[in-house]
Amino acid sequence: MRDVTPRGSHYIAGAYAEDAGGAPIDVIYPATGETVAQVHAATPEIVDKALAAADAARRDWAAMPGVERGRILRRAADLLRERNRDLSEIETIDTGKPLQETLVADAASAADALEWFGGLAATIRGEHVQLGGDWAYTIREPLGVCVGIGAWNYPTQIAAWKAAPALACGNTMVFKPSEETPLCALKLAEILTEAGAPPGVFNVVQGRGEVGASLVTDPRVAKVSLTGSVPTGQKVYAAAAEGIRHVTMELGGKSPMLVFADADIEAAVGGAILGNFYSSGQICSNGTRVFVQKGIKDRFLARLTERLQGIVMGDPLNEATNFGPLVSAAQLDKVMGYIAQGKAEGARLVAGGARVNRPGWFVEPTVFADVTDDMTIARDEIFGPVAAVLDFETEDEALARANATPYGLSAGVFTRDIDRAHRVAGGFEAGTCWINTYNLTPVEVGFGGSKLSGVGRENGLAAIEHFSQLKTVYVGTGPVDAPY
Ligand SMILES: NC(=O)c1ccc[n+]([C@@H]2O[C@H](COP(=O)([O-])OP(=O)(O)OC[C@H]3O[C@@H](n4cnc5c(N)ncnc54)[C@H](O)[C@@H]3O)[C@@H](O)[C@H]2O)c1
Repeated sequence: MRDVTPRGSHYIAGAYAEDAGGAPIDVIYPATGETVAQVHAATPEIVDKALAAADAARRDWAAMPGVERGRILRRAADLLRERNRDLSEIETIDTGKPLQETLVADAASAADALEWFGGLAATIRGEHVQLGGDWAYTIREPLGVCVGIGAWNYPTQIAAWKAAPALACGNTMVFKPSEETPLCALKLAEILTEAGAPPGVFNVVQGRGEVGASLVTDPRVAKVSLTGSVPTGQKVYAAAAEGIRHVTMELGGKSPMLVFADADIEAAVGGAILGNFYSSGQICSNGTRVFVQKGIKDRFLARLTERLQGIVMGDPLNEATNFGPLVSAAQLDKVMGYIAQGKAEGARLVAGGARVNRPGWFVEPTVFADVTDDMTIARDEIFGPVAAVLDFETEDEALARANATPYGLSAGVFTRDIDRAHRVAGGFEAGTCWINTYNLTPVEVGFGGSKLSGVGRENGLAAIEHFSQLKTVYVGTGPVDAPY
């Protein structure tokens, strides 16, 4: 395997940085369990240097015309595309996701974000409001130093989905990747420097939760954008509240997918595959509660299990592989625990259900049928390749049950009835909904959750609002009419 050891654990002020005093973090290739590199967690000195660099850079970066900031971001997008294969291989080694996926979904998605927000940077503006003879105008200003904290499932994409709108608005950023996947954000930082981003505009520090926590409460920080689980989100949101910091919370989910009897079954099965087994099920928006209307259940299950035969499990670096391992031994144990619980609580196993007998953290794509709403596998986010298929009879019943969850990240509906499609989408309590497709998240439209799944939005014009604030300037033109 190629050497993926980075030139330093951290990236600060336009260069790699190291402090060997930080706790070691092994980078493990999930397909074999072997350690392929090591980085060090940031010490308090490293955290301070990164925040100081971001703080020192923020005024000049904010003062740079949007068109120039945008040009740098678009240049970074081009570099990401030019180096897609190299970056995809690193992403595969970091996460275990098949190269077949990373070649199209990671650096490519990051490039889309940098290109789109780069194009938008010159258009960020306020408004003029005439008030009789007086007037007011508004200025959309950056927030300052933003902290990004990432999960391990899409390390390049998560870093770029935060950096692109943040930098387009004139903020600077300190990003902490997940301790499971430290490599990819460093490459993004390198590329931003090469594209012309001044030192300190985008910095990366490594570490576990405590490093993240120390960033969130630093007085220099104006905003925190986290992608992670609900329990972590609750802690980070509470810690950010102390300083009234802005937040974006991209958290977990247990999203429903409703398949009506009039649906195109082939499309619905495709949606269920994308929404349960792509990235071995490690996707926040997955539709892991698949509600199938009475009458088509057997056909649906038969076709789903048949199409799962098309899975090619193997070395993720082999482009023929389309199903990889879970990210870590801990995630494997968690997923196997849920599979055992599904069996114990009486769900009917119709596919998979076992750890694969090979090195690394592979779990078979697993489908449970006859799942009921109260079962643990229908309530908890599993974050692995486990689909729970539930039966339903009527639209009202399905919608009520789909919404009966504290989460609200995503939802999908498959039907050929156009009225029902929009009625159901309107009734979903979720931030992102799909009609007759699943898990598509283009940069042009906002993405994020409601209820426990989060606040704020990434992507789309919405992200600009979450990385900027409005200043209102009132201009008086007449005498000042005071009462005394
Ligand atoms: N909504 C989305 O866009 C989205 C996308 C991907 C993943 N996720 C969610 O992420 C979760 C899986 O990722 P994970 O296991 O890495 O999540 P996690 O919550 O364990 O960790 C997320 C990040 O937070 C950091 N962290 C942990 N404790 C912290 C603290 N007290 N203060 C600051 N930072 C802290 C971690 O080091 C890591 O970088 C799932 O729940 C998944 O649904 C959500």
